[in-house]
Amino acid sequence: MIEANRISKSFEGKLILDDISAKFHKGKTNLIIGSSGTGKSVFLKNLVGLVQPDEGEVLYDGRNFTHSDKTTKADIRREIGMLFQGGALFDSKNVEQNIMFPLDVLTDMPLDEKQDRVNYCLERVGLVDSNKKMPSEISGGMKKRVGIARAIVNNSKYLFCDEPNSGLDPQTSIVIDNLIYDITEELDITTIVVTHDMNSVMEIGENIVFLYKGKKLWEGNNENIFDCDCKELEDFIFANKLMRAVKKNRG
Ligand SMILES: Nc1ncnc2c1ncn2[C@@H]1O[C@H](COP(=O)(O)OP(=O)(O)OP(=O)(O)O)[C@@H](O)[C@H]1O
Repeated sequence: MIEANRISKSFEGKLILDDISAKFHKGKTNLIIGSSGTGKSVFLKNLVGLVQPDEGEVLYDGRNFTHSDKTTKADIRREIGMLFQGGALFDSKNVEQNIMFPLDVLTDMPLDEKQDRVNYCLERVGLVDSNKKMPSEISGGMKKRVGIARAIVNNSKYLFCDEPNSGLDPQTSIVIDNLIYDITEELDITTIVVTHDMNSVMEIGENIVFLYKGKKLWEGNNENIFDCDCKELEDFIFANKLMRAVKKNRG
């Protein structure tokens, strides 16, 4: 489990995160949702230590990440896998080299073991026999799969996904969402997904934290979100015509 306790962060005197506490559960796909510019990415960066909070702390399975020594921080960092928005693959490396990269820099695993691990991950994300392909030769959905494989290759306990559906068509988005969901359950890891995609919310929102202008206004799941009793969240949910039609049908 990852716990954020009373996180606040300002940039240039402007309060971006205002006293946010939240729990993200093991074996679950936890979502951080909200409109553009509301602080989702800054919150994610605070969780993974790319940004230091002004106040508050982040705990990884009870270990204080924010106020720990270098060794503990490095230990926790090794357990974190990240799927970046654009995939962030190295263009000059092939699929296999991209996935192996964390093992090259974080472990002293022998090559044959690394190879086995890469092949296992490739199989898990449905990309068998794509080892030698270059990023320029694969589709956007495949790039996300490679990104997921790279994020889990080092036996990560924590998986962070920043807008995993950006640039994907709705059908591929659902496939990627479900892949993240299945891997989370199967590997029993703590996954946090930042998104403003309502399809993802409905598809994989087991635990949802809603941010609005730097504050946490609601938390729940995809079953009780329609009964949220939060005006700002309702405006977010029903921003598009399709969701308004769903609301109408529900009476
Ligand atoms: N390093 C920084 N320095 C100054 N301001 C920043 C910095 N990083 C983010 N901000 C500001 O913090 C606010 C929240 O940004 P953030 O990227 O977290 O929003 P978001 O909810 O992730 O939006 P989106 O969905 O568009 O990615 C914005 O006003 C942004 O300009």
